[in-house]
Parts: sequence; C-alpha cells; structure tokens
Amino acid sequence: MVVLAKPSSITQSSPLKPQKPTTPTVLAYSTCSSFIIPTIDLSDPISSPSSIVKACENLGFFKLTNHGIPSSLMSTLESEAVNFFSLPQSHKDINCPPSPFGYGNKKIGSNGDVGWLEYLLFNISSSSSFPSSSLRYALNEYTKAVRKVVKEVLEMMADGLRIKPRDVFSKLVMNEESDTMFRLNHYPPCPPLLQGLNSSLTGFGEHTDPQVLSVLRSNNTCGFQIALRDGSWVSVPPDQDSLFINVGDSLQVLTNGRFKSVKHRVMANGLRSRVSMIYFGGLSPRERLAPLPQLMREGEESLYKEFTWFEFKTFAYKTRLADNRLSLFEIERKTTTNTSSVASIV
Ligand SMILES: C=C1C[C@]23C[C@@]1(O)CC[C@H]2[C@@]12CC[C@H](O)[C@@](C)(C(=O)O1)[C@H]2[C@@H]3C(=O)O
Ligand SMILES: O=C(O)CCC(=O)C(=O)O
Ligand SMILES: [Fe+2]
Repeated sequence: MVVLAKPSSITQSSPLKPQKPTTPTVLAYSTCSSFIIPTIDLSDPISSPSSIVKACENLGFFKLTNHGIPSSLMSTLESEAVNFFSLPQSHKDINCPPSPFGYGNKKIGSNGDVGWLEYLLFNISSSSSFPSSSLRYALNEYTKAVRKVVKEVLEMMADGLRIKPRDVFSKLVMNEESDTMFRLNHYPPCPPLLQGLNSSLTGFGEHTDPQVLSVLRSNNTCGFQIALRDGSWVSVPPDQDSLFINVGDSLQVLTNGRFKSVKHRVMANGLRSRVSMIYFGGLSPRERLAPLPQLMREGEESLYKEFTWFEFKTFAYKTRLADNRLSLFEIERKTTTNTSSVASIV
C-alpha cells in the first residue's frame, strides 16, 4: 500500500522541552521544497522490498513508517537525553572529551571538525559508561526495538534484490560482535547574533556514515538535509513518529556501488532545540568488506580492494567529516581507451 505522509507541523517551544507525539502518519510520501522523500511502510511486506531497493539506489535514504517501535520508548529516551543535556556544563564536562565515547561539545571526532551541538556517543557492543541508570535503561529498551527494525529492513532489502539467504545483510550487523554505536545529539537553538553573521550555522557538517546503515529518529525540529546525486541539498521534514534510514559506506561496498551512501548534514535551527538519536549498524571487526558474490553480474569486477571493518574504521577515524572515506579502497580501473590507443588514433 502506498500512503502519503502529512507534512509535520512544527510547533515552537522552549529549548529542550520534549514534544508530545503527533498523530500517526497515515498518508506514502512526505514533501519538502517539492522534493519527495521515499517513504516505506514497514507493515506492507509486498511492496516494501522493491521500494527499499529503489530508494537505496536512487538516494541512499528513506523514511520508514509503521515501524512498530512504541512512541513511549522514543519519547522516554528523548526525555532522558533532554535531562542530561540540561545539566550544568561542569557536570557534563566530567566525561569530556569523548575518547571517542562519552560526552562531546562542539568538537566532532578528533581531526578538527566542529559543529553547533553537544552529544553523547556510546558503544553498544561493549560496555560504555552511562551518565545515569535511567538513561542506560531507556537506551537499552530503544536499541532492542531498533535492532528488530534493522533486521526486518535488511531482510526486505535482500528480498528486494532477490538474493539469498535472506539474512545475508542482517547477519553482518546482528552478530554479537557487530560494532554497534549509538549517538544522542542536542543542537541548541542558534543565537540570533551568530545567525546574523551566518544565516546557516552548521550543526553537524556534511558526511557519510561509515557503517552499513544508520537509523535516525529526531524530535520535530527541522535541520536535517541530504545531498541529491547532482550535489544539491534538500531539507528532510522532521517526523518524530517515523525513522529515517541512511545507507552507509559499508553497504555501498557490499552492493559494489549499486547503493550509494548518502551525504547528509544538520543545519542549526534559530528557534528551537533539535534532539536526535542515531543507531549505527557496523560489522564485526574481522568481517571482510567486499561486494556480495550473489550481487555480482557476469564479468562484473569489484570496485574496491578487500579490507576488514576494523581496517576501514581505523582509517575512517583518521579522516575529516567531509572526506570520501572509501577513496583509499577504490580500485583504479584503466579506461577502455587508454593513452596509447588515443595516441595511435591521433
Ligand atoms: C570526524 C569524524 C567523526 C566521526 C569519525 C570521523 O573521523 C569521521 C567519521 C565520523 C562519524 C560519522 C558518523 C557517526 O556519527 C560517527 C560516530 C561515525 O562512526 O563516523 C562519527 C565519528 C565520531 O563522531 O567520532
Ligand atoms: O543529528 C542528526 O540528525 C544527524 C547526525 C548524524 O548524521 C550523525 O551523528 O552521524
Ligand atoms: Fe551521520
């Protein structure tokens, strides 16, 4: 079934006030600046597999409705995040800077990137320390629910691509050793003075996510943007009841470039806070990253050198946000018309 999403109404409220969930999305596309965000209804097993594949090929991004995660799990985690970010700065700074896990403020990664945000970064696979047991509980409950959604989406993706086994993608990120990360981001409203100097202050600079896929949920504050294939940026209307899925660099490799990782960024909002929670599904460190043989057409060659997730992540964490992290692993292919043949033609 194709359903149309109602453009979300953005209510203004005081910074860091959790918003009440809006009415459930009933209508299959949400529009923004005349751009249509592909919307997949997870409760529709018939058309979703092919729609997921189409969205991943065209954009590397889609919105997911009817995902089955109770809104109470999302709003509880949002409230826990809001409680933490509302603490006095000196309290939050106890765990700062993140190494790379913990609390971070304005600095993103360790290579000089900055943004108008503060955040908490967790490693779900190994025990990260949590600011409070209630936040730990809320995060565990939410991530358990997201894992089910990730499994379903990745299995529908395999169905849509007509490859077997169904769990060919999901087993990579659902494994006990899979490197799963979680991030709570808080973008405070951008002060008018700063807005005056630069009307579009960057919250989180443009980048692709290195993992297989990322699952984003935010409150109803706009600011999230994705890049289209022609390089233009479009805003994604926020929808706190839905999830947004980003294709990551690793999925680009697994599909030999058939799916492209989506470039995205967050612009700061002048009036209200944005709070987002992102689940990053990575692989286990020793897992080989290479195109799936089931997806290779006759004679098709891999676009990438072989490497493990550990090698890729180690390299990725030495790069700046906007860098193309896959370039080091791309195989340079000689064009069919090489210089000598050009010379002979001339
Ligand atoms: C600048 C950086 C931050 C980042 C590590 C990196 O060196 C390049 C990749 C960045 C990114 C983007 C997606 C996720 O938010 C993240 C946690 C990840 O796995 O890769 C961040 C890293 C980070 O914030 O440490
Ligand atoms: O906070 C957001 O909405 C997106 C942040 C993001 O892309 C990231 O943390 O990798
Ligand atoms: Fe991201």
